[in-house]
Amino acid sequence: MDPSAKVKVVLLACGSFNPITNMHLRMFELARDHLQDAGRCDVVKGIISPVGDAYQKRGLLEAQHRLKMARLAAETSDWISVDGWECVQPEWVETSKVMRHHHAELMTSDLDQVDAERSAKRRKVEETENISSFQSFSDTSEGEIELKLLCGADVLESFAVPGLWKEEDIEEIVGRYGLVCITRSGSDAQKIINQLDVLWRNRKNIHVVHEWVANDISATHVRRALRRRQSVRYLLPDAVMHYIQQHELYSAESERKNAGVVLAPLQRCTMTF
Ligand SMILES: Nc1ncnc2c1ncn2[C@@H]1O[C@H](COP(=O)(O)OP(=O)(O)OP(=O)(O)O)[C@@H](O)[C@H]1O
Ligand SMILES: NC(=O)c1ccc[n+]([C@@H]2O[C@H](COP(=O)(O)O)[C@@H](O)[C@H]2O)c1
Repeated sequence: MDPSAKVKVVLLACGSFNPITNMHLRMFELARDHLQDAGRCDVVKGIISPVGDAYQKRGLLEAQHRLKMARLAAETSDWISVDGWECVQPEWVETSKVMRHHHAELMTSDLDQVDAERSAKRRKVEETENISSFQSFSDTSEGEIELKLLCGADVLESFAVPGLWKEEDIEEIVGRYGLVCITRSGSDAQKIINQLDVLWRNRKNIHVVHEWVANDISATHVRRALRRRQSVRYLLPDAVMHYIQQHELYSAESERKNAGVVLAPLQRCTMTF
């Protein structure tokens, strides 16, 4: 292989996406800029993977709606797509296993296929926006492909919550694959990397990306505003907002869903001891 070849990176974001917001999409853009800035890699694809219903988080809307909203949101991007594998699994799947699944998929699907998908998406967006700037992966030199988990600093902090993540899973995520973490108000990414040995050992595989625009958009805030019939315009893509209105999603009742139920990872942890 050409030693100057760039590594091709695929970013995977796992979460509830309940609902997807503009900040979720922005995370991908921030991560791509950061990784490409050093010039050693080419971020070729972003994947959004909504968690399945069996995660049992309070207020978690049915996967079919979250998936649909994520797909509507991703239509505005030529490189981010949505994958429904995780959310159709009958049981909750550990994030390390979700990564294993996508890694295996990437290893078997050749890069030309990833390229063809991106080209098709790019053309669709260009048709809508009436622009032309198409460049294929094949225009860049050949390189290996890496999968990295993309998350906000709150997820990094959650690694320290007793019983929520197994140490070997964190080791696999950061050691084998790698992590890109976007700073988020209220969470201190560097502090947690310093505190957890498993993160400190693998710190070279953790990219902390600073979001300089103070941004508190969260799905919780969006759901609260919707319950109060306040505007959520510009917090999420218009198509997602219209879908929510059309299906009358997010009410006081939907927020009570799974109330009192122990989150799946914590249940699993109790079972293994
Ligand atoms: N404002 C934000 N800044 C940085 N990361 C974010 C932000 N909002 C969401 N994320 C990240 O997006 C991923 C998916 O998040 P998730 O669907 O849980 O959204 P959320 O807004 O945190 O949800 P909720 O408010 O329901 O807990 C997570 O890695 C989360 O850290
Ligand atoms: N042990 C684990 O693998 C583990 C534990 C907790 C959350 N998660 C994942 O992190 C994401 C968190 O999403 P929320 O921030 O919406 O709760 C979900 O995709 C969930 O599956 C994984």
